[in-house]
Amino acid sequence: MTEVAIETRDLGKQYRKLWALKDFSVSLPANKVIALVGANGAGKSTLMSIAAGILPASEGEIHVNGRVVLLSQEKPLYRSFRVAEMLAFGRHLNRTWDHQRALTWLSRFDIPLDRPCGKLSGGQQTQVAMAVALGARPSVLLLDEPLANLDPVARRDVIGELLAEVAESDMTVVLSTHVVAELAEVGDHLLLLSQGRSRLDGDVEELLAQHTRLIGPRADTPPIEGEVVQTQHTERQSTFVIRTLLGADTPVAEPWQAQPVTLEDLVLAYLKPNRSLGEEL
Ligand SMILES: Nc1ncnc2c1ncn2[C@@H]1O[C@H](COP(=O)(O)OP(=O)(O)OP(=O)(O)O)[C@@H](O)[C@H]1O
Repeated sequence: MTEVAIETRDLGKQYRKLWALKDFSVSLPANKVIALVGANGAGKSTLMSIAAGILPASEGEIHVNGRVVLLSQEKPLYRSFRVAEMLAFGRHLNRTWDHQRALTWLSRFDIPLDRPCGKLSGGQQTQVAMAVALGARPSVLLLDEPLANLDPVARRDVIGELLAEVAESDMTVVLSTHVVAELAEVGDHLLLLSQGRSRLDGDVEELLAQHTRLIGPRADTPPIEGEVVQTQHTERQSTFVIRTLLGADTPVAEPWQAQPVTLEDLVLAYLKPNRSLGEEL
């Protein structure tokens, strides 16, 4: 059986009248990279903050297996500390500190150890914060969009190195991201939030196998049964993204065609269920 990194049951978080999370029950597998996606305000940061223990839930339960470290866009660095001092501080705070792991991360990205953190670029500060987070040897590393200020090449490198860290250790990474185009490289597991609820949750390969795009003559409903995730019409043609057991292997009658979907298609279909043709996403 797959080990579980984070389990929630009927989790809810209320800010005054607004439920930022509601009836939220998921079981996220350990030793995977979990991509957490959702529109602005969907509840991603709220979920991570509760998982990290810095925000109390209003109702329900959450269980995180092992030590958890949360890294958000606000880097927990002291501007006057040199990078080496920042690592020493991390070592001081963590009994299980892995100094070599932190140093290796910094050397991979050529971060000067003697430079004060405040004099580093935003991207370099991200790397220091990552090194401190990894040095703490988390079982679950929660990354709440900390990569946003990295250039595309650095992002790709960081994600590649993180995947290697996950492969070499038993760490689980939960990465929230708005960069849908990069998802295919990131996740083993996808969790898509919509208005505080879990809308889609599963192994990426399995989810892709369960969805298909159907293209055919203009119609109000698709030619086969399944959950309609996205509908798109032109004057003469209709396109549906649907969820069925057989996905793109589902037989469809001519002139309809069934096509597989990419992970990017899939996420956009859930984020934007009714899409007009030519509309910017
Ligand atoms: N401290 C707070 N007080 C009141 N409402 C809050 C607070 N923090 C978040 N919210 C609200 O809770 C909802 C979920 O917010 P959250 O930050 O978890 O979303 P998110 O998915 O991380 O969004 P984004 O992608 O924009 O970072 C939003 O409607 C937000 O306005």
